Amino acid sequence: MTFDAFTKHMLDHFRLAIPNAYRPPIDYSIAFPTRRDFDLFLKRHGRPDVSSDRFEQAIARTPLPFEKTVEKLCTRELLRAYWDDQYAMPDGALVSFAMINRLVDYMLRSNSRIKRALRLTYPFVFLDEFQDTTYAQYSLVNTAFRGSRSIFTAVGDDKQRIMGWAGAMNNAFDEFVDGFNAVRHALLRNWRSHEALVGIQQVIARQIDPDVEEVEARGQLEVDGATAAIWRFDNREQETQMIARWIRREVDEGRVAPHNVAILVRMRANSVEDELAPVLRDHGLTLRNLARNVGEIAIQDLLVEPLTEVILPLLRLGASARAPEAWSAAQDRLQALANVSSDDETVQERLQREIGEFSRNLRQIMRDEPLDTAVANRLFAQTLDFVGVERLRQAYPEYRRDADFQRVHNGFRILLRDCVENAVNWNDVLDRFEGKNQIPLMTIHKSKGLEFHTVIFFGLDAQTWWSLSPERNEELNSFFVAFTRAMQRAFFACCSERGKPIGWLEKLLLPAGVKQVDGVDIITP
Ligand SMILES: Nc1ncnc2c1ncn2[C@@H]1O[C@H](COP(=O)(O)OP(=O)(O)OP(=O)(O)O)[C@@H](O)[C@H]1O
Repeated sequence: MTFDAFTKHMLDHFRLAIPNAYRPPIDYSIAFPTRRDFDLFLKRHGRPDVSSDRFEQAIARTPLPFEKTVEKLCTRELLRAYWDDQYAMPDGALVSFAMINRLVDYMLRSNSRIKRALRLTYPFVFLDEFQDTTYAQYSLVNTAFRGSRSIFTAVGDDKQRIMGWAGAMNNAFDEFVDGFNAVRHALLRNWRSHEALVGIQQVIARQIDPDVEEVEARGQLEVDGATAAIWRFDNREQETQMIARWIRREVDEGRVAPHNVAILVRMRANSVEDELAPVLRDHGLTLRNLARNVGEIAIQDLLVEPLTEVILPLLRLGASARAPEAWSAAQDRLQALANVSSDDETVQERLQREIGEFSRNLRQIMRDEPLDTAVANRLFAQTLDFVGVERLRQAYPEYRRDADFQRVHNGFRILLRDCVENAVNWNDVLDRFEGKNQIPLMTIHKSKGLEFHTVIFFGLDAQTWWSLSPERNEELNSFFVAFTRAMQRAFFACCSERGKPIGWLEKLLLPAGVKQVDGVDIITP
C-alpha cells in the first residue's frame, strides 16, 4: 500500500490512541490543500511574509506536539493555529495526508504497545520507489521500525526521482544505508526492455548521472520496424488523426492490444482526453483516462480498491458461465473476508455452494432483464449485500468512515453506469470497467512502476516541457520514467502547433538511435 493508505489505515484503526489535544474527530474529511489555501491562511493570520511552500513543508516535517519540538514561539503558534483552523472548518475537520502522517508518528511515539504490535505484524518491510520517499514518510518509518528486528528492503532508482517538488528526500538511499545499516545491491539487468531501447535509456541515464553503471538488456525484441522515434506533426489535427490511424492499424494487424498502448502526458490528462478521445472513437478505439474522476475517486485508484476487488469477480461469474479466474478470485476474497482458513473443508464447501448459488441468481438476472443502468445498480447492490457491507467495512478500516466508504461505493456505481452505455452484453460492461481493450491515458507521474508494450508520449515540445533543461534533473528524470515504461516501442509526438522541438534533447536522442519520422509517414506499409 502507499504511505498515505498505510497512515490513514493506522489513523482510522487507532484514532483513539492519539493524545487528546491533537485527536481528529471521527468524521474528519481528507483535505488536498493548494498553495492558494496556504497563502490565504498566512494572510488571514497576518503572516504574508512566510512562504507558503516553506510553511507547507513545516507542517509535513514538524513532529507533534509542537510545544515540545518547535523552538520559536511564533512558528509554534502559527502551526498550532493551522491545525486548529483545519479542525474547526465549518463543514467539519479537514485533515491532509501530511497531517495524518504527523498524527500517526505522534501516536506511535506515545504508545509503545501499538508500536510493538506493528513491529510484530510486519517482520518484513519493503519500500518501493524509495527514491521518492519524503522526509516525513522516512521519519515515520524510523519511528515505527528503527531498532526493531524487522528486515528492510528499499528499492528504487535515483534517476527516476520525480517527487522532489513534493518533498522527496535528496539522498534517500544514502540515508537508508546509514540509518538501517543497509547493504547496497545494484540491479543491472533490465528484464523489461530489449537491447535497442535499453541502449537509448542508457544515453539518457548518463545525462542524468555520468557515473551510471552499464545495464544488461534481457527483454526480447518482438516487433519489426522502428522501436523508438520522434514523430513530427505540423498541426494538432494531423497529430491526433495520424496517431489514431497508427494505433488502429497496429491493432488490426494483431501487433498489439489497445490496452497495451499507453498514451503518456506530462500534465493535464483531462484536456488531452478531450482532444484525443473523439478522434480515437472515430477509429473505433476507446481512450481510458485513468486520471478521470468517477464521483470523487480517480478511476486508477478505484480499480485497486478492496471493494472493487471483491465485487468485480462476483459480477464476472454472473456474466460468464465459465470464468475460472473470477471463481478463484471471488473465493479467495470472500474467504479472507470471512476469516476462513483454506484448510477448513466444511466451511470451504459451504462457501463454494453459496458462490455457486449467488452467481446462478446473477446470471438469471443478466439473462432475463434489460442491459441498463437500473439493472446495473441492482446487480451491484445485490452483490454488495451478498458480500456483506458491514463485513467489508469491518475488514477494511479505510471503509469505517461513511465518507470514505461512500466515495468508493459511488465511484463504483458511476463507473458501472458509464460502462453500460452502448455495451453489447454484461461481459462487455465488465471489460469496459476494467479497461480491457481501451487505450490507457495517464500522466508520467501515474505511470511510475507500470509497463506497456508500446508507449506513445504525447507532447514532446518546448512549450509542454517548459522547464526541461540539461541541468534540471527532475524534469529529465520524468522523461526517463516515461521512456522506461516501454517494453517494445517508445514514440514521442512533437507537434509544431504545440511548441518548438527541444533541441538539446533531440541532439541526445537521435545519435542514440531514436528515429525522426515525419508525421504523415508514420503509417507506411
Ligand atoms: N528475473 C526475471 N526474469 C524474467 N522477467 C523478469 C525478472 N525480473 C523482472 N522481470 C520482468 O521485468 C519487468 C520489469 O520488472 P519490475 O517491474 O520488477 O522492474 P522495476 O525495476 O520495478 O521497474 P521500474 O521501477 O522502472 O518500474 C516485469 O515485466 C517483470 O515481470
